[in-house]
Amino acid sequence: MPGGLFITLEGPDGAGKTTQIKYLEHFFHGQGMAVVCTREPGGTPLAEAIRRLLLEPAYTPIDGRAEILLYAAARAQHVAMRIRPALASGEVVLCDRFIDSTVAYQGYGRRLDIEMVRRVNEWATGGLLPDLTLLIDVPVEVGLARLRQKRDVDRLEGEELEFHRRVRRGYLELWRLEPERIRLIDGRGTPEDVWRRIKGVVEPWLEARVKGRDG
Ligand SMILES: Nc1ncnc2c1ncn2[C@@H]1O[C@H](COP(=O)(O)OP(=O)(O)OP(=O)(O)O)[C@@H](O)[C@H]1O
Ligand SMILES: Cc1cn([C@H]2C[C@H](O)[C@@H](COP(=O)(O)O)O2)c(=O)[nH]c1=O
Repeated sequence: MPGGLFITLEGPDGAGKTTQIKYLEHFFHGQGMAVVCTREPGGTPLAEAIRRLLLEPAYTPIDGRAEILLYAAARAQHVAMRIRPALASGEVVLCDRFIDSTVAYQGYGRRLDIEMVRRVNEWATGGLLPDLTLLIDVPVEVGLARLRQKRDVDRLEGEELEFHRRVRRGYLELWRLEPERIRLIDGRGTPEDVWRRIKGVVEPWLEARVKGRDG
């Protein structure tokens, strides 16, 4: 498929993005498509090193400007070295978090100026936008409880509940602003329930996309 497809997964911490990306990978393989699964912050050796700095609780507090620039640096490297080359080869890129995370967490969560956050994103990515974004929504208490059952929380997950609530409200606002690109998925229920909802969005979307390309 010329030009590839760029699909991102978004949502509050513990929404189930990493779980659902595996179902999506399997689905696209089943369609005979080459798939790259990646994540932000991360996806290249440098960006994974920045991820470790960002998520390490020992570095609390990090200044808001320093934080957004670290996310942006990781993203610039990831886009240039991994995402753009894969898309140019016609692959399907499935990315766990992307620009909407920065608007939700640094914009709404940290209350940085939203327009400035958008400009930083635009500069870091050279304007690359996802073709489709799946926003998996769960109440923040549900997501955080899922994570706390399994492991110690990282620096962002350890933020106060009100921070996570602002992030979730921010995501829902982004969905209202861009309902064509961003599709809202109810993340409650079993992983299989959530996958059925995602498949119900992705299958017709892919069909329309392929039809559009083939004329
Ligand atoms: N639908 C679900 N119901 C219950 N538990 C789930 C569900 N989906 C995922 N989980 C579990 O919740 C935890 C978090 O899931 P997962 O890592 O997929 O979420 P995430 O959105 O990627 O989290 P993070 O915000 O840390 O990236 C994992 O232990 C996972 O097994
Ligand atoms: C890309 C991006 C991420 N974050 C936050 C969101 C999460 O709390 C962590 C990433 O950890 P995960 O286990 O992969 O979800 O980082 C952010 O604040 N801003 C961003 O741009």
